[in-house]
Amino acid sequence: MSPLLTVANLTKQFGTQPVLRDIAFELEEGEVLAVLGRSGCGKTTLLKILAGLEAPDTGTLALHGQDLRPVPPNERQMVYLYQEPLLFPHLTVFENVAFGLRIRKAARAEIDQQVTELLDELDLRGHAQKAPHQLSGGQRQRVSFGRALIIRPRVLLLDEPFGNLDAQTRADMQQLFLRVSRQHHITSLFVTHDSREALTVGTRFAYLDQGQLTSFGAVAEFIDDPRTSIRSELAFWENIQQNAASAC
Ligand SMILES: Nc1ncnc2c1ncn2[C@@H]1O[C@H](COP(=O)(O)OP(=O)(O)OP(=O)(O)O)[C@@H](O)[C@H]1O
Repeated sequence: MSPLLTVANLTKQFGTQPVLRDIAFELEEGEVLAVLGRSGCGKTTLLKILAGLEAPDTGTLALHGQDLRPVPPNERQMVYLYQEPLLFPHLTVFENVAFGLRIRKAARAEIDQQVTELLDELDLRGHAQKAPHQLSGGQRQRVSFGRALIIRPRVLLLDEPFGNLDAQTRADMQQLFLRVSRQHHITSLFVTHDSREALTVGTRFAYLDQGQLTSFGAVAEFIDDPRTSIRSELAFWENIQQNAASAC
């Protein structure tokens, strides 16, 4: 059977500026491809092309072998999540999560059951009747996850989803993402500039630099590649630890 998502020879240029150069990768069901990339590397453009919000200049993308290029964004079964959660301000948390089922005309009992279960999984049960403005940033991002997951997307596209959160909330959200991803067997492309986040959430790893994507066969290769700077970060922390120990 063909992989869930296949991307080949993808290029994109804005004016004379090449933004994506010959991107190719495959994603199997249940995998989380963590893509590490610095600001301006082309990550948002890549995710927008996958979501159908931008057209590539060349290349192919397929979901289980089906060409995605003619498929409009709302029929791609992919959900694009970014830093700022997009919620309906006038709807409660419950109704924000229920929205995708309501427009699909699901039965009321089914909506109640599925939304309640999902709110529990996302630790949002006590917030069901609140409006988005009554929530913290981390809680809003959890509601945003709920809105995405309720429609059982084939692929989640995550663009620095925890970038606006403080370090502790960010770490909590990474753990929640891991738990929910495994439970629902979610396939994701998770783009981040934070190598620790990439290592935490990824089952596979890639590096995007100036529009060129390098995929790694094993986590050790990702860590050892000088372009990811992970080894030098580790050395920095080891140094700090040694200095602290010798000062004692
Ligand atoms: N619609 C557009 N028109 C012209 N240039 C664009 C357009 N969208 C993006 N670019 C350019 O393409 C390059 C990559 O942009 P992109 O938004 O994909 O980067 P990014 O990796 O997501 O960066 P950041 O993390 O800062 O958001 C940038 O140099 C940007 O200026």
